[in-house]
Amino acid sequence: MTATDGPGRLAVVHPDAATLAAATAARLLLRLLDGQATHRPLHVGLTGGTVGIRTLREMAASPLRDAVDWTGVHLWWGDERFLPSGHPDRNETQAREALLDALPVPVGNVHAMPAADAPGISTPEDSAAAYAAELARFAGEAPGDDAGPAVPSFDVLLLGMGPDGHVASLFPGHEALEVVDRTVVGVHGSPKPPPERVSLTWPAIEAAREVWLVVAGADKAEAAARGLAGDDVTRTPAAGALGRRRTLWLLDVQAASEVPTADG
Ligand SMILES: O=C(O)[C@H](O)[C@@H](O)[C@H](O)[C@H](O)COP(=O)(O)O
Repeated sequence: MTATDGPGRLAVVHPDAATLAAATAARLLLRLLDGQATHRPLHVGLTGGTVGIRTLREMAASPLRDAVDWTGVHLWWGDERFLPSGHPDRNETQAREALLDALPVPVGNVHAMPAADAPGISTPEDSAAAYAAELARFAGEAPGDDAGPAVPSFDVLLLGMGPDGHVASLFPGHEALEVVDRTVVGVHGSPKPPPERVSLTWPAIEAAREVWLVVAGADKAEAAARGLAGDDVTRTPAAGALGRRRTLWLLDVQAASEVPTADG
């Protein structure tokens, strides 16, 4: 495992995707344990995608999971596919199956983005507006929250990254990248199916104390190198994923293969 530094970004490289998921799971569980020693509740943003869900499975399998007081943890999502409740492709469905169903986390602490068949929801914009209101209900709750956007300060926001450098459902060249007057946006025409999604916007992402990007696979190498180098966000959205206190890139060797290492 090697570490490299970018401007305000720390990259930690793991031998393979399995080790990356296991290490990220342990890192997050320990981060929750440490965080609960200083403040409650904690707010964590989850991500979809293969590595994101694999990380949740590793959390479910870890003995550390039972050391966390889940009554003091609120779980959110960085994005969601705009599909009916329970649809197997929803990030929420996959997260519940991978981890949440095994945790004693109170129902009210799990904040899913409203599904396409939820009452009063007809469009991704409806879901985005409802989620923004839910986030606002918890804004300023954690100590140290500044007067930023109406969201809780995520202690950790997990993000996956696509081969095109997208994070959450903010895709290269997409108009959602320009939305800064809202914390959640409806997305249409997503190049990654399904086409309709709901995503946090930059103000919500940037309010996070820590942003962790969890990225594996050779197909991500070019975008990871651009993201870590601080590329133009329109071309490589991952470059804009910065936490207020810490930005961690957690990679496997394949995804890091084009990233300059600390020793050159
Ligand atoms: O809803 C989604 O699809 C995810 O939130 C998305 O942002 C994902 O994290 C990346 O596309 C990486 O996905 P993979 O890890 O499967 O490549």
